[in-house]
Amino acid sequence: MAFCRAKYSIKNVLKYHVIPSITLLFLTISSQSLAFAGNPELSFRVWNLFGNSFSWMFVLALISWAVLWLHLPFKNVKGPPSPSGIQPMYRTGGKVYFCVTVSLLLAVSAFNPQLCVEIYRNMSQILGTLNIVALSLCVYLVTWKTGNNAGAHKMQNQTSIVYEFFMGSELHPRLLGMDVKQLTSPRLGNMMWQIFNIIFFIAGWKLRGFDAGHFVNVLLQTVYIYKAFYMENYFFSMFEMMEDCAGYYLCWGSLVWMPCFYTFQSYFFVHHPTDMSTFWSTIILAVGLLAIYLNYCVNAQKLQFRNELNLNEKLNDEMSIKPVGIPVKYVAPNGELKQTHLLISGWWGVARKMNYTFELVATIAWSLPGIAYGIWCGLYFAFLFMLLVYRVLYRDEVKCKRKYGRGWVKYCTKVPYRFIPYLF
Ligand SMILES: NC(=O)C1=CN([C@@H]2O[C@H](COP(=O)(O)OP(=O)(O)OC[C@H]3O[C@@H](n4cnc5c(N)ncnc54)[C@H](OP(=O)(O)O)[C@@H]3O)[C@@H](O)[C@H]2O)C=CC1
Ligand SMILES: CC(C)CCC[C@@H](C)[C@H]1CC[C@H]2C3=CC=C4C[C@@H](O)CC[C@]4(C)[C@H]3CC[C@]12C
Repeated sequence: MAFCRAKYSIKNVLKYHVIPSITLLFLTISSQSLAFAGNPELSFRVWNLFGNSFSWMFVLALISWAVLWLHLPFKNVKGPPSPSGIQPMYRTGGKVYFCVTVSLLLAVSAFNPQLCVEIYRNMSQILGTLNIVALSLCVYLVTWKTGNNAGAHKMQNQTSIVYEFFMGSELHPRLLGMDVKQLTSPRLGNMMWQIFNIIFFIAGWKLRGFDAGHFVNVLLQTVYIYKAFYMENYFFSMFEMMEDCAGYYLCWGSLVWMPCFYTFQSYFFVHHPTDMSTFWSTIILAVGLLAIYLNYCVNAQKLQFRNELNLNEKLNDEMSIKPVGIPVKYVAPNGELKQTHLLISGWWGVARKMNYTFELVATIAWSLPGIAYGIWCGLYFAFLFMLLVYRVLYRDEVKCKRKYGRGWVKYCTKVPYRFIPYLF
């Protein structure tokens, strides 16, 4: 009786039943609505939800291409151990995959730009197809556990099937020899973000002529996405890869939300030209490139710092390289008490999340060409802002406090601000 009361307390019912169900419905419906919001020439047809032969061929070709690249003989690397101690295997080669795919797309579009227009006009059906593929994958993951997770972390609170569907039930499921999270997120999600942006730009050019504002919007995102492929190893150490299970949030998010929401501005500009002058486009381009570069520098500083620490550990010589960080202790997944450092120099001494600050500035830069159309092109910034603030307050800081304890508190007193010194 007491167990039942705890299980069905208001908080649990909200957390495990109501919120995931509403979010699921809201996001899935929004993903379709965005296609109509961006292109007023489209009209809603129920059968679009099931796709058409064009959309199925296109989506299956994209998936097969990504699968092929995860089977080419690139090096396998072990990801960092997640809190449960598992070290998943990932396939490298992201940089080459990005360059070959983008070059191929540009070559095909140069010969047949009409193809981009066709893809643009079939976006509603393509999203219908992606929704079916993504939802089927999530059903598969929640019902037929892949079982390749010996000892892996499983959902602790299996209180609701909706919650498990939403958050996933296995940490590192594998399918046809691939890590499901690597396939769906960096390989398909990031790549669709990139190629849809280019496709919409070419479609806009073909239909309405060259648009400098649209060009800058796509160019900045291309540089940003390339950076993500260039720093592939960084991705393996992120929350999503280390701590989140493969479910609707991550897999549907990458397979549907990224191609429809992350690309929305480029999609929107096909029908809503920016009319931005070359002068302003150049200024925005310069600011955006600087912000992306600085975001890269912040991430690279941490990566280099951690590499130096690892090297020191391997050489067993504390004095070989002197990192400017404060020492902190934590318990490794195998129970061993370890020591590491938290960086307090460079950007990491200015504020704790300068990488997020520059990411947001870059986002503002590539959204600016759409400013004349009101809120539409600001949606991505608003979403990212909420995602990053939530991430810092409720995920990253909670994780770091749990992991480093008093060491983390000491670090926070030395570097008290998160995004902007003296402000937040
Ligand atoms: N476009 C998008 O949708 C999104 C993009 N991003 C981008 O992805 C990139 C990675 O983001 P994310 O992984 O969230 O965050 P970070 O790269 O900031 O990584 C956070 C982790 O770094 C470690 N850390 C924190 N402070 C220090 C320090 N002072 N010295 C050394 N290590 C430290 C901690 O992990 P530990 O100590 O355990 O290693 C912490 O959990 C960013 O550039 C971000 O802007 C992020 C989210 C969404
Ligand atoms: C269901 C949705 C409302 C939520 C979407 C969930 C995920 C698709 C996204 C959550 C975090 C996102 C990312 C984090 C960090 C990244 C590094 C950056 O360099 C490239 C983008 C990304 C991989 C980004 C991709 C989407 C998420 C995984």
